[in-house]
Amino acid sequence: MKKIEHIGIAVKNLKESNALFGKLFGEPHYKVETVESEGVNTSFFQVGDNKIELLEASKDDSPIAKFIARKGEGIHHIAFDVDDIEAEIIRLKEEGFIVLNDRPKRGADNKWVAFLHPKSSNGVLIELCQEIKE
Ligand SMILES: C[C@@H](C(=O)O)C(=O)SCCNC(=O)CCNC(=O)[C@H](O)C(C)(C)COP(=O)(O)OP(=O)(O)OC[C@H]1O[C@@H](n2cnc3c(N)ncnc32)[C@H](O)[C@@H]1OP(=O)(O)O
Ligand SMILES: [Co+2]
Repeated sequence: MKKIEHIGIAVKNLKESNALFGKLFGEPHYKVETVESEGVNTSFFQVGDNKIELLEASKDDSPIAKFIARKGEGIHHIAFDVDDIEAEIIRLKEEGFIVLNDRPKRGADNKWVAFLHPKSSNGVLIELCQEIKE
């Protein structure tokens, strides 16, 4: 794994949180993107070398709606940049991690993504990201 690609934060209201985090970072979000397959509306902030993703549920059975109902708003996942997501999925499965999607799926901000179940990584939801090159 190369570096943290982004940290995902679950929020109830994207518009309000965009304003709040814009004040925090002193710079507004650079994009908003809906990923319907994941049931999320997202926004992204660039903070120096780092990226923060805010996530709002776009439908009732969204993972974000479930998470907020259980735990409230807060850090939802940590995403890591990888060069070869398919090889990483195989490697991590061999290491005993529970990979939630065997085949990479399309995420936000031009990435292939895959998730590891938090119960196999000490309660932390891990996302793998590889840039889509077309
Ligand atoms: C678009 C994008 C991008 O960056 O490109 C994104 O990030 S999309 C981000 C949104 N998409 C995703 O998160 C996709 C991957 N996530 C999922 O498939 C799901 O959310 C699961 C992680 C499998 C959890 O689903 P669900 O809550 O239905 O499962 P479950 O009822 O079996 O819950 C199992 C346990 O996991 C815990 N749990 C759930 N979500 C968690 C999270 N984010 N971090 C830590 N723990 C979490 C629950 O509290 C529960 O703990 P206890 O058993 O101890 O009570
Ligand atoms: Co993410």
